[in-house]
Amino acid sequence: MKIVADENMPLVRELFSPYGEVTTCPGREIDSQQVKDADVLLVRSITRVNAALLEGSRVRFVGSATVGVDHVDQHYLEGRNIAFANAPGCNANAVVQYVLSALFRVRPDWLRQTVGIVGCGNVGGRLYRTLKALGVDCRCYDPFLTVEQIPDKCSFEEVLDASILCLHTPLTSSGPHPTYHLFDEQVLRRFSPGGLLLNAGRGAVVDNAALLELLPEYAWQVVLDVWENEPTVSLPLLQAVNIGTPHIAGYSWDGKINGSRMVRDAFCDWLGESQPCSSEKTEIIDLIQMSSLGKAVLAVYDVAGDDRQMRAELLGKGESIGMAFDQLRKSYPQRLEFQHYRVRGCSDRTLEQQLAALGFRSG
Ligand SMILES: NC(=O)c1ccc[n+]([C@@H]2O[C@H](COP(=O)([O-])OP(=O)(O)OC[C@H]3O[C@@H](n4cnc5c(N)ncnc54)[C@H](O)[C@@H]3O)[C@@H](O)[C@H]2O)c1
Ligand SMILES: O=C(O)[C@H](O)[C@H](O)COP(=O)(O)O
Repeated sequence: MKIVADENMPLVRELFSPYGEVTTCPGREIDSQQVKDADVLLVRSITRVNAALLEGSRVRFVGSATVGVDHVDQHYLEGRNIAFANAPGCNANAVVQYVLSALFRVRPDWLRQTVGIVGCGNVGGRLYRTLKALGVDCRCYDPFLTVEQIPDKCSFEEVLDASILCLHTPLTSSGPHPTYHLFDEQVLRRFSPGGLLLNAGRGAVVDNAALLELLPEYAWQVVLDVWENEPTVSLPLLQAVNIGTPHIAGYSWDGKINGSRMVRDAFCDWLGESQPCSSEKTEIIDLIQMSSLGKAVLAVYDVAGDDRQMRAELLGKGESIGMAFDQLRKSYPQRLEFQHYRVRGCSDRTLEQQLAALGFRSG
């Protein structure tokens, strides 16, 4: 069996070589020539999977080690009887931890403010439950969920009243509630001046040109992990935001590995074989002298480092912005999630409980 895979899918050789011959290449270079005699195609979000790529190939299974599926024409795959699997929820912890780091970095007193969450699935729902455990006032907009699923469900108008807005929707352009430019000029104008807007869903959920134009007037704080027209992001917008990162919110090591494993497991199901179990030991790192929640979060993951690196690599790059953006993602360092950290010697009971709510170990 011939398996063609994006080289940025960690452990792909280890996980898939028991089933066939694995060839890897950069995701943006996967073309119809490379896949024409492949049986299996494994991608991440930067490879467009559609008729142009697959027509005439013998591909029977497509796996995407991602949550988002806006790069995949699932309708085409169904029509050609090509099996498809993605990795729902694989990186939800990573994105929640990114959001916490960004909030502590940009607005240290955020725990006392109202956080609006738009899109309450794996990421938004986990963020909601984490914030509730910390006692934060939340309101949630997700037209596809019930109040039983999300007790703080509210209308779109109400979510726009929050002082902090976190966007975690997929990118959709059809259906009853499409998200493409959901935050267009009119909607952005309804968001409180001075509010904090964070987008870690998909870039085009926010009209980036309108955001850039309105920013001086509304003095929002802005955190963007995702951008319109990635990898060619707007440099004026990067300069205007408080935190800008190259679509790495979900790039914890755990999140990326989960993505690869979930696709391997779905592939085994499709083959009718049992899923191999993994017996990996969790690496534990000790943290000491953590006097506050913000200190512990930023000690483990400080989003400001990713922001600095993005500015250093992209600003002044001219035509090679896209290459620099892709390179930052490709060479992203290993980032371990909070569950790998044990906080020692914490004498404050409330802080200890809050740390536990975020997934830190105690001991
Ligand atoms: N920045 C990153 O690294 C990163 C990582 C993971 C996911 N993502 C993106 O974030 C999105 C959400 O991830 P997830 O794991 O929570 O996905 P999910 O499918 O579990 O949840 C998405 C939620 O959005 C809701 N939704 C859909 N349309 C909506 C609308 N118009 N308004 C409000 N809510 C709406 C859905 O009902 C669902 O509950 C993904 O689709 C992906 O595009 C980005
Ligand atoms: O959809 C997802 O899972 C995330 O956006 C993910 O982090 C995308 O990463 P990529 O596939 O672009 O490497």
